Amino acid sequence: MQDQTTVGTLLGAMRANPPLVQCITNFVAMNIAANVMLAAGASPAMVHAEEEAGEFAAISGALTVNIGTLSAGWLAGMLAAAQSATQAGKPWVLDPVAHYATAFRRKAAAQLLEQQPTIVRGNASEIIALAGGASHGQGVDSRDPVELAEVAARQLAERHGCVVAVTGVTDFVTDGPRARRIEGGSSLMPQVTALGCSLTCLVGAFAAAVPDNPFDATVAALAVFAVAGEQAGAAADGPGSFSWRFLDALAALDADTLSAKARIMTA
Ligand SMILES: Nc1ncnc2c1ncn2[C@@H]1O[C@H](COP(=O)(O)OP(=O)(O)OP(=O)(O)O)[C@@H](O)[C@H]1O
Ligand SMILES: Cc1ncsc1CCO
Ligand SMILES: [Mg+2]
Repeated sequence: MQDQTTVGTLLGAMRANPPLVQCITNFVAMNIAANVMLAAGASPAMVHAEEEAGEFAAISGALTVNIGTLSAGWLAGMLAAAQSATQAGKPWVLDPVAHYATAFRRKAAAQLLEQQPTIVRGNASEIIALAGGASHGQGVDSRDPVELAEVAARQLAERHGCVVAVTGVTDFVTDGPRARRIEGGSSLMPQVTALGCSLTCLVGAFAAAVPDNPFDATVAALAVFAVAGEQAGAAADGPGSFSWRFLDALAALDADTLSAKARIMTA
């Protein structure tokens, strides 16, 4: 019950003082991620250029970095922003999209991990591969169950001193010693592109609200998606109506409903 109460409290705290979050995300995700952030009550800014990304990270409450549509210039911006966030003591979140797919992405993910992310959020295939295991991911899509990524997630968290979130049917969050499972969401969520990328941005918003508690921040962001996703999924006819219903559900979700409906288990 402690976790249930906490997620509602954190949603209220995040909305009471909407955090500026610098989201370096991919071309596919930019619009939906910004709308998800606004619906949930955060203040997103999609700022990625090498010339300004580091400077912007220093004035943001948190940074999120997603390598979904990577190029050399973007990577330079990501590294500058990550370095700046770490130096300024701001939390930052890494989303290693399809990092196993090419040598360019593998190297980029390794360089970004060296910059000490506060939180890593990925699907099961991404987390398994990031810990050095054999994943079955296909491009940006996971082909592994979350349960198979739980050991990898704990290893990554211990190795890099960060929180790791694995998403899928039932989400898993760990900082090494502690872990939680979060149930909910909808089978329509993987049929709408970039919802994972949008979730990474929302994790950044909660981390900005409670920078000294990235574990609870991550659980709260995932619980928001789980409850809003379940509500939208119950009424949707397919991926199209799920998309707008999900934004409406995020905006309508209040702290008490989140606390009442979140299903969080100690793992
Ligand atoms: N089958 C499912 N049932 C319920 N919820 C799901 C399911 N699959 C994914 N989700 C939810 O969808 C959200 C995005 O997670 P997902 O693992 O699909 O991210 P992702 O693969 O990184 O997505 P993308 O790369 O398209 O942004 C999370 O809130 C997760 O809990
Ligand atoms: C479809 C797609 N391609 C690169 S990033 C992205 C969004 C989901 O990760
Ligand atoms: Mg993804």
